[in-house]
Amino acid sequence: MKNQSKTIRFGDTHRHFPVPKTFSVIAKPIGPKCNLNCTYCYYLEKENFYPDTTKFKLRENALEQFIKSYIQDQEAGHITFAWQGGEPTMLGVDYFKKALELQKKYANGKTIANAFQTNGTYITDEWCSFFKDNGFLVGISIDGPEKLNDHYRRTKGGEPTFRKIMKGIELLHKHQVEFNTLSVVNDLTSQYPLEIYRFLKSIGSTFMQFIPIVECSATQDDNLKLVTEAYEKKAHVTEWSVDPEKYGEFLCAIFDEWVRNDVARYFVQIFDVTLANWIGQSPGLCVFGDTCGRAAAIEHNGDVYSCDHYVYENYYLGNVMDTSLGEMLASQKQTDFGLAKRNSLPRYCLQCEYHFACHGECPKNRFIKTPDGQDGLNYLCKGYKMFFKYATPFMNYMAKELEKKRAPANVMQWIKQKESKKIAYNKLGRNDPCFCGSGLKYKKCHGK
Ligand SMILES: C[S@@+](CC[C@H](N)C(=O)[O-])C[C@H]1O[C@@H](n2cnc3c(N)ncnc32)[C@H](O)[C@@H]1O
Ligand code: SF4
Ligand code: SF4
Ligand code: SF4
Repeated sequence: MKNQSKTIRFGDTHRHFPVPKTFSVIAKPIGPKCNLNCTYCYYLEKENFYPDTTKFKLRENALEQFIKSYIQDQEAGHITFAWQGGEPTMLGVDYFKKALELQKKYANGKTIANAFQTNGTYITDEWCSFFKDNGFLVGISIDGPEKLNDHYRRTKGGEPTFRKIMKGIELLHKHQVEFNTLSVVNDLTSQYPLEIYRFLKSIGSTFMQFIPIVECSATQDDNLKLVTEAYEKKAHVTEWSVDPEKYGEFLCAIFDEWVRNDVARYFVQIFDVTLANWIGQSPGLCVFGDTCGRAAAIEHNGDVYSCDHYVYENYYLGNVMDTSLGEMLASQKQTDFGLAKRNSLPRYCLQCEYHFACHGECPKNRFIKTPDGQDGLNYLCKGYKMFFKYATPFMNYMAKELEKKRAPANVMQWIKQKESKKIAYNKLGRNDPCFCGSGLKYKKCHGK
């Protein structure tokens, strides 16, 4: 596909929006089907969209069309497939062997990688050999130690899942399969940041993603319980969603431990992404980017939607059997969806000192009012402000190190030096400026 450019109309301004050279489409070849019933899951109820479907599976001809279009429509020489669900292991290994054959058939000199997101409960030796042989990067969902994980992550029959997941992780280790972890931050887990962080390190996760749970539930009977902001007036935030300030405290606590001890040894996605924004690079994560629209989702029947979190009628882009992915991703509808992230920001965000790092986060979470009464502020705003403020001196330092082509991990040594000065301050009882460089007196800042 050529790097075309279209003039599009958005409000009363004309903008050039290039047809994306690269994009991602999360593949849900089993749709919302899953062996678990995690209380907070936003995907399970999508089954209600397909009342007549008994078998959820992207058929071979649609799978082939998806793979072909996904490879051919992108200019990039390296293509990553992201398999998700529902629970993709329920399709069996042979399904993914077929997918690999099709990837080879259409690769045409491009390199192909595969990421596979699973709840980990169905992992077997056979799966591990398959992952290892084909270089899959496996993402395991686990919310923390047993009690914290099992609170919401349960089977359809209400059984706990922790032990099954840990068996899966043991097998991954046995076969030396690379894996990362995805842990949600909800009303319960938000209270235990360090227990969770240390636990994840202990099970061998070197790359961690923490995803805040923010879901609204309709207050009246509806086909769907979880709703977008379009229904917000009828909806309330679910009890399992994370409190914004608790989310901020959660991030600060883990950041504090990480920045002192673990930089470059453990990767925490939100810290990496924040640093990228701090040095003006693309964050590589949509929620902290300027616009959306580069990450669509394909369902088990070939239907494509604007985003994994917007699988609603209004965000339907087409079916892969009729329209190419490139066309759908470059469509006016998707372009408008992408730009709306930037164009719908309230003044409060545009004037915010952390706008460059936050960009108002995900539009699905923008359903509260700003202090001056404007709609569209992100529900998590207070938490993000807390985190960005806390991280600022350390991000500034790491950004400077990068600018000088030195390792950001030097921040750990810098903190040690500052801390020893801090001890000296305490001993002398002096009212010095704070070691963190905030410009405040130590007693008013970190010395509180
Ligand atoms: C929908 S699941 C699908 C793949 C697989 N079944 C699994 O659990 O990893 C993908 C990820 O989304 C997370 N998730 C579920 N509900 C969520 C929600 N309401 N908000 C944010 N993430 C959520 C899950 O915990 C999981 O890590
Ligand atoms: S395992 Fe994944 S898809 Fe299944 S209910 Fe839990 S979060 Fe949802
Ligand atoms: S709506 Fe949210 S999840 Fe979807 S692309 Fe935009 S920022 Fe990402
Ligand atoms: S921190 Fe709050 S005000 Fe600032 S950009 Fe993010 S959501 Fe907007």
